[in-house]
Amino acid sequence: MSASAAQHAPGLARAGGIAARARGLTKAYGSGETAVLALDSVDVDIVRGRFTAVMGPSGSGKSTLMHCLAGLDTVSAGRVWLGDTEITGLRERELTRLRRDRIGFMFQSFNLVPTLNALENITLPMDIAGRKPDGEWLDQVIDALGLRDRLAHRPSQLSGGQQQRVACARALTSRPELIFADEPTGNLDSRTGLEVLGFLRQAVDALGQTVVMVTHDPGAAAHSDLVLFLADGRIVDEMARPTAKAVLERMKRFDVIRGPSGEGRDPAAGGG
Ligand SMILES: Nc1ncnc2c1ncn2[C@@H]1O[C@H](COP(=O)(O)OP(=O)(O)OP(=O)(O)O)[C@@H](O)[C@H]1O
Repeated sequence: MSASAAQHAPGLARAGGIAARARGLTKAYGSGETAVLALDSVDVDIVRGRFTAVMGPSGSGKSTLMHCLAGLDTVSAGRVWLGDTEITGLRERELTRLRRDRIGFMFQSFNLVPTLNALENITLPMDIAGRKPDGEWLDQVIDALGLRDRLAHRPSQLSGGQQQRVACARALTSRPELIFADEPTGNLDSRTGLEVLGFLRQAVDALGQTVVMVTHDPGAAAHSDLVLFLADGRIVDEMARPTAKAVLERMKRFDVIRGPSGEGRDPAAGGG
């Protein structure tokens, strides 16, 4: 049975405080002998107004978990809720609307439209939805992200960090219930990455947003409130108030388990 963030931290899982929830979430790719169990009966509660990081070795199921929680991918078994809405079983059209109206996305590759300027990119999801952004909020987001003097620029006229800030603003503009960020700093130098992490942190602390971020970087995870560790499609551990050092130490234990011999021997562990 997989570990559950809710079980580990029952105090966090108070009614109304959960932005997304999964129970028995299982995802298999392929079938027969070539089948891959990307997620193996995962139970997880994503607490509202918190910054949650998802870490784990390559192939442990981080992106799959994010995609299933965000309704970007179907599940093989189990149930997923966004707030009180069960998304497993929704039709594609309903899912599309739910993603558009209630979820914000940030990707490693920014995913900006090259022919639109920064402001047009920021408001695009709401334009598509036929909704008008709250002007005051939009101003607040633009200023918080330092994009005021870049609004008329196209993505090609912006640095990588500025592009990711535009993607961050785009994710924030509709005040989504949940922002999913998949390696948002993966394409940025460390200083710019730090800046983007600071903005995500600020979105949670000052603006009350809920953020789930997949990352390989212990330094990035250290900006979160809670790190969930995945291994082989299961949540195997979690860490509240993480530091980069503690996360790195925890990640090293995966390397030991997955060492070349695959026997899980840790020379530093003595008899333990
Ligand atoms: N479309 C797919 N078809 C087949 N197998 C897939 C597919 N997507 C993911 N997988 C497999 O599912 C497992 C989990 O993949 P996932 O991308 O979720 O891992 P990850 O932890 O995000 O990895 P990484 O850190 O390398 O991005 C892996 O074994 C992967 O090969």
